[in-house]
Amino acid sequence: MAVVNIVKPPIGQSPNLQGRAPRRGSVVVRSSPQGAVVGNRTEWLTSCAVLSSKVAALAPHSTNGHLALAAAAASNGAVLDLDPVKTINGSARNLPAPLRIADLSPAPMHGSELRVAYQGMPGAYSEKASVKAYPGSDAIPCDQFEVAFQAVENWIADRAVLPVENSLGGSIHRNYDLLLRHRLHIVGEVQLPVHHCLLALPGVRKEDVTRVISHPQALAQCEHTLTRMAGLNAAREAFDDTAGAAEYVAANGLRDTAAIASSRAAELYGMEVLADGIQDDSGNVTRFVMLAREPIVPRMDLPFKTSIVFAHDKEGTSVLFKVLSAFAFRDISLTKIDSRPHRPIRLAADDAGSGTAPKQFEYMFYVDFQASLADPRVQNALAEVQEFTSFLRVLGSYPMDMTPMAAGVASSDSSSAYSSS
Ligand SMILES: O=C(O)C(=O)C[C@]1(C(=O)O)C=C[C@@H](O)C=C1
Repeated sequence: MAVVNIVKPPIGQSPNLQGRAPRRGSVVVRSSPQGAVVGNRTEWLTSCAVLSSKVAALAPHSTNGHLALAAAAASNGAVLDLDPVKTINGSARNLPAPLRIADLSPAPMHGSELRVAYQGMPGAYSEKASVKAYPGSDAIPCDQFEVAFQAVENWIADRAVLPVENSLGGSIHRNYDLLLRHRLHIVGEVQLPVHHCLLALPGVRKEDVTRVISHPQALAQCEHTLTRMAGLNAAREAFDDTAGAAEYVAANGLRDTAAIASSRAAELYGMEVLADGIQDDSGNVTRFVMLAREPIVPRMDLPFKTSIVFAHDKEGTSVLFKVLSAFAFRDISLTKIDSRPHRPIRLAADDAGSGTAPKQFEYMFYVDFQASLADPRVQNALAEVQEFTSFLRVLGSYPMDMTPMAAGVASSDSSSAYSSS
């Protein structure tokens, strides 16, 4: 039986895998203790040169990015790998490296294409969602969710496309927390059928695999299938993103490790598909939201969704019931409700004076409903909600993704029959 060993990497650091080399093509820019690129004006300009050249290098057919990187390196001693062309199993891959926190200083942007930040590496599902949301855009990989938020805030990207929930794994709470901490607006949603494959280096068999690595959501979505898979007896470990896991196995020539990722990741990183369609349910869908610096104008002539977050102080009674009634009485359908602890409140010590006063959590409630902010029913409902709550924020009002899921749902059968080689 497989031993489940999910190790969540500390935020901003590499996952718990030993001997992981820095990614080729990565730029290490001198930074302040806070991680921001600072110093005198020359340093700042140099940092901007590094960033703008890095963004230039992100463009699929960029020709001058490497020269600019070399110039930047010469001027401030930044540690650079001047050979950003990856060679995996003999084939050259020129793939953009994910943005990191240190890359996030403002830089002049060129070109007219929409730049869309996503978390992960090329081949990640988030990249596919970005392309679905904004066909023809420039997808910018970021190494963390927070970097994608900051890329938009700092005008390095125009939009971010980030996962918020999955039909098997549930809410992606990290992004809900970030939505609250940042000031971006939800301007759209996109639902993506997620079809996972088990990938390994060519020639590796399931029996050789002692470890399966992937994004925690992907591991969760394949949990039962992996446990049941004949010939596989492997521990599981969390990685930053699915495609990054595939790249890690390939770049380090690991013959005892498999990755859960997309078939596109297999192609990009020279991996073979050991088993196809290994998600626990064929209707596995992840919902992504599109984020922008400005909200869009809500409309009434299209099916719209609105997302809000609210909190209430502990004095009120039946607050949740009252809030939900504000929508129910106006025939507004809710599509989602979720709660997140906001911060623990220490209550007064009890009469016995034990000194160990219990903590009670304060919650943030996230609600999505099927109506536009332009709808008078919604405005009345929100006015009422405001009376019962101590905090209310509209995260966005945006067109619903109406694309039929059936068209994109994974082709292999749900629970039992993944196809395996
Ligand atoms: O790792 C990736 O490929 C991602 O795009 C992230 C992510 C997620 O965060 O849920 C996106 C879709 C799938 O649900 C699995 C992983």
